[in-house]
Amino acid sequence: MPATESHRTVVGNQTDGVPLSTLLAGTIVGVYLLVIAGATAAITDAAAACSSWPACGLPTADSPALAVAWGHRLLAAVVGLAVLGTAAIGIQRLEDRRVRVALAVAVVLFAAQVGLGAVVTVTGGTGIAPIVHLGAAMALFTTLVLALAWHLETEYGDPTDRPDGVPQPPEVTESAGSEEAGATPPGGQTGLLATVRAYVRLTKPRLMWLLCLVASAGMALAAGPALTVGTILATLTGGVLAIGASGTFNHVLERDVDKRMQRTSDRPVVTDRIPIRNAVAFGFALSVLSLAVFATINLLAAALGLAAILFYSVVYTLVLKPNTVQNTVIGGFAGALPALIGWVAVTGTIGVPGLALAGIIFLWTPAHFYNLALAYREDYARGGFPMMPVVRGETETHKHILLYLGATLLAASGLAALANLGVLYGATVAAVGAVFLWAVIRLHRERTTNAAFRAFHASNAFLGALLVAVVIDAMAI
Ligand code: HEM
Ligand SMILES: CC(C)=CCC/C(C)=C/CC/C(C)=C/COP(=O)(O)OP(=O)(O)O
Repeated sequence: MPATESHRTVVGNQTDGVPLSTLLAGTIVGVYLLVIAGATAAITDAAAACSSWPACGLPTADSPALAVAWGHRLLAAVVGLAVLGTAAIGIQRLEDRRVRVALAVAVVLFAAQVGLGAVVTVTGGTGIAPIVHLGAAMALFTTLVLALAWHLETEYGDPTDRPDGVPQPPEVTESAGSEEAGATPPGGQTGLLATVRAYVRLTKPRLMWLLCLVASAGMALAAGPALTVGTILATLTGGVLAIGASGTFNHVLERDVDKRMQRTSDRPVVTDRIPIRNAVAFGFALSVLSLAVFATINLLAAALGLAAILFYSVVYTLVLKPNTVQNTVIGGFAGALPALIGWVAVTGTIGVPGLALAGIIFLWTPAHFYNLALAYREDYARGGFPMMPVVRGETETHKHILLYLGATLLAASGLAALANLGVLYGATVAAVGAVFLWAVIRLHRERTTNAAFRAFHASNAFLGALLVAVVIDAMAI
């Protein structure tokens, strides 16, 4: 099982019992809510409905835009106090210059936002002011996330944990010793059922629910309530077959390294439960079926399906994964393609909201996988893979997880504005984003395998909830 439980005894920078990282995290969530509220205000033309500053007419039942405008302003007042308070405490108590500068920049940005907000209001939400206002809000969010990342690094990081160089794969002698490795399959199963299970395992079924949700969100964004059951069924069937095909090729191409890693040493091709030739044939059969199903939708969907299979099987598995620490980041393109496939299945062309959804998946991927890479750090080192924690260490990986989470949240707020998504989407992303952020902060503090698994599950729950909210918001509201 997973890597050893590394745990350092650390004392966080306490502010009368509340660690500064907790204060910063709360402020970040507040600023994020403000970004989302700002995007909602822009969509609902709130500035036109409430065109005086700092107050305007009270909201009524027939003017939801006024309610949005008021909500945005009241939230801005509360969050402004939080930014000022956190910055004052941080600048006073912290020694890390990077964090102090970031907090000072945050205060300046917030002050600028008050003025920009006034300009947006009196110009009725027209011209360039709303774009600058939203951009500055995103800059404020980014500055605070950077402050948190640097603070956590200084407070809880281990400066000695910086392995150098890419691990050298050891000689392949024997399997890593999983109890399940060997000719006898798990639980001693034999016969048809065990063989069927082994083929199902080749298809990496555990990934499918989330990738299907990604494609569903792409379709829902494109079609709204007009989405048909036929398109959904064809797209998801083609998608499941494509994931199965690329998963199968991945098992075949990695059989030698899988043998060295404990987590993977009982895979069906490694244990000879499935002969390589059969696995290859299975992979090609799934590929052909998948492309045939995609082709019934449109040719661009089929081309993207082929690109996804080739990218995951060849580019990621053979080229990126064994050779570069950026394997996960660039590999994120494969996972992002189902978003585009969903969009293209409905429209036949590539469109901006589909690309924005793909961007969310791309940025989310490192925040998702680096947690597992931490939990299986020693296993990946045994396999000779230059995964982020193996090459750059635990502390650097923690920082990257937080920064990619911040970037994912920004992209998610961008999607709200681009695709006119509503309150359900915004509230969901803010709530599950806060849970994911909390799991990542606990990972920094606890530095244990359990904490890495917790953050991994939080990443999946975050994306799952975001995608369900996209589907409901786009189709039903
Ligand atoms: C470079 C990209 C990615 C890498 C390296 C990666 C890696 C992994 C690994 C190693 C596992 C464990 C698999 C297992 O034990 O069976 C996993 C699980 C999973 N991944 Fe990813 N992943 C990536 C992208 C994605 C994407 C794009 C999605 C979906 C949008 C996704 C969704 C999932 C899900 C749902 C699980 C299963 C979680 C569970 O079993 O609880 N992954 N991932
Ligand atoms: C439509 C289509 C084909 C989409 C493909 C997208 C896709 C499957 C993306 C996820 C990539 C992934 C799960 C990698 C798993 O890591 P790994 O292979 O490094 O994991 P391992 O260590 O378990 O082998």
